[in-house]
Amino acid sequence: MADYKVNEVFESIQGEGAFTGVPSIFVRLQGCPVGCSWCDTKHTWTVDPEKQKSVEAVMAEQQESEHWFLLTPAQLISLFANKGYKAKHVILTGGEPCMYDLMPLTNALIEQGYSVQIETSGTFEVKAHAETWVTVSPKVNMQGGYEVLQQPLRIAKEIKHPVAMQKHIDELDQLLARGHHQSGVLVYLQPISQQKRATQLAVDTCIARNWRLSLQTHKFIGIE
Ligand SMILES: C[S@@+](CC[C@H](N)C(=O)[O-])C[C@H]1O[C@@H](n2cnc3c(N)ncnc32)[C@H](O)[C@@H]1O
Ligand SMILES: Nc1nc2[nH]cc(C(=O)O)c2c(=O)[nH]1
Ligand code: SF4
Ligand SMILES: [Mg+2]
Repeated sequence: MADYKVNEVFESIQGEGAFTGVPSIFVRLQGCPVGCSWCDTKHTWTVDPEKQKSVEAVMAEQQESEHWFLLTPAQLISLFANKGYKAKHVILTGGEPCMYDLMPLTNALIEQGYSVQIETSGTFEVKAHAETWVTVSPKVNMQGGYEVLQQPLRIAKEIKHPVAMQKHIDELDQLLARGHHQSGVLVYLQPISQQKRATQLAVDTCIARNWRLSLQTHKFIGIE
């Protein structure tokens, strides 16, 4: 049975993109090689064997850490029950969740009646149940040479582009010009780190292009 390296599991409200406001169970997987300088989850980048702990020990932690635990889909679903989670929407994020084969996990969750969303950079092939809502947050021209692949763009329901500068808009234009996305894909701009200038740029561009604005609303109200 497949198992997954999990950094944290928590219940909160989706703060970003098309599902903003939806009560959700977040499953944050450990590991990401992409290296965005402004990443808000750098503690998930490395998978250090010495940082493996028990599920109980990690779930008891109150702060972000590089600790992780191993779980199978069945164990994860029983963890949701043990925790008494009520949300029926599960968000697989990270780290980069698509470094993992998410087929067994998304199959198990959908079979249990959950809707499932993946937050991905688009730099790995997405292996997931066909009903999964895929949100691609493109990471263009990354230093390590990571590029957005055709396959994630082709199945994405939502493109949520982090922006701070005009060059980020230009990169999104180039990506959309490739035409690998679905015609009805929702396009969101998400200001990087709530910076004032980034937010103004995102607002102005959304109005000019008829794109949507995604604010990381959880950060404004201080929830996870
Ligand atoms: C932490 S990433 C994890 C999932 C995946 N690696 C990805 O990049 O989509 C989750 C979301 O947060 C966004 N994000 C990360 N750091 C951010 C920041 N400082 N400001 C705005 N958005 C950020 C990413 O672009 C992505 O949409
Ligand atoms: N509330 C809340 N919404 C989120 N949407 C995407 C998140 C992520 O880190 O992937 C995230 C997160 O960390 N918290
Ligand atoms: S791809 Fe996602 S998790 Fe990885 S560094 Fe970039 S924002 Fe962070
Ligand atoms: Mg986050």
